[in-house]
Amino acid sequence: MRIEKNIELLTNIKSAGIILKPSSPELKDIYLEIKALFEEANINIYLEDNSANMISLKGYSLEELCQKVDFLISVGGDGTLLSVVRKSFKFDKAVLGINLGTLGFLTDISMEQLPQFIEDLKNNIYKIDNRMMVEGSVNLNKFVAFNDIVISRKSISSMIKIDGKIDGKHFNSYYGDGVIISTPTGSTAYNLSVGGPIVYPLTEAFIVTPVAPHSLTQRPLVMPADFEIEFKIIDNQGAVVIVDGQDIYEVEQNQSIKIKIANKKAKMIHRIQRNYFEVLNEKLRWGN
Ligand SMILES: NC(=O)c1ccc[n+]([C@@H]2O[C@H](COP(=O)([O-])OP(=O)(O)OC[C@H]3O[C@@H](n4cnc5c(N)ncnc54)[C@H](O)[C@@H]3O)[C@@H](O)[C@H]2O)c1
Ligand SMILES: Nc1ncnc2c1ncn2[C@@H]1O[C@H](COP(=O)(O)OP(=O)(O)OP(=O)(O)O)[C@@H](O)[C@H]1O
Repeated sequence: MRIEKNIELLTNIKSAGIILKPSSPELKDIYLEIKALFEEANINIYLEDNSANMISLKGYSLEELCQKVDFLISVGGDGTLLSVVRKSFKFDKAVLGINLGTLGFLTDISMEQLPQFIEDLKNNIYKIDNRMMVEGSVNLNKFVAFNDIVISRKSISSMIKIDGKIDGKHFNSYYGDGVIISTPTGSTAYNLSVGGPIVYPLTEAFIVTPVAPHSLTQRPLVMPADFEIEFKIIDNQGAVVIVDGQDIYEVEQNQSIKIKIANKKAKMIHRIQRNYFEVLNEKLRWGN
């Protein structure tokens, strides 16, 4: 039998912090329902301040929330979860995703499953995955990504040229719309849409996938997570760097984006029954 690594669970859970999908004031009733369900199980719920403002309640900054609670709950879709994981990463909190989104590939629990999940949580019947994150830097900006870092052309009318180096040595030049550097978690996102491989999320590797390459020979690459990768923008129009589809940085000609594995993992709380291949089948029609 395969032994699951990364099975350290939370101890003595007393509280959780909730972050709601932005621009969704209609989530107030669902928030109150979630809060009541957790509080019936003696788990206090606190709300993050942007979410609280949205539904006219009192909240705490993400930093205060992370100091106060045992774990975080993202209520929304994959985008909300990506943002919660990225912004809370430095505080080392495990994150549970309650899915109110359209696809909800990363978010595990539905509202129907929540009462049973809370009972299981109280009885230590759940799991925590430790997922690889990547760390990047552009000029003086440093960032982390849970899904991917995309280096893209600025103008849709022209191609971009990007040179790639591993540990300082040139390994490839990309001509086309850009390149995606994905984590295994992100392998089922943009990477999948442009023909990259699906990589089991507990793997440690970078997936480097060209977007619309103007070449017959370009292929996605899977590389060891201890490599340091650098991408230099050769094009005189510069480029944009997009982190998890949400944060954008501009890069000029001859500037580089440096990427390496982050020095710790993101912790995702899941139902004990969660099976990656069942999620692939259910959400992305894997094997159908
Ligand atoms: N053409 C594309 O497929 C394309 C283009 C741009 C960005 N993206 C992806 O969107 C991600 C951001 O997601 P979002 O929800 O904030 O934006 P979004 O609302 O634009 O959604 C993109 C879609 O990808 C899904 N998704 C996100 N992460 C996933 C993952 N790890 N595995 C499977 N599906 C996933 C989302 O549920 C949604 O259906 C980026 O990290 C990037 O990978 C995809
Ligand atoms: N904190 C955030 N900062 C910036 N954008 C965000 C943030 N949270 C969510 N978004 C964006 O808001 C949009 C909708 O959010 P979300 O992805 O959670 O819901 P959805 O699209 O209904 O669900 P799914 O992604 O599962 O299909 C997404 O494009 C997401 O990237």
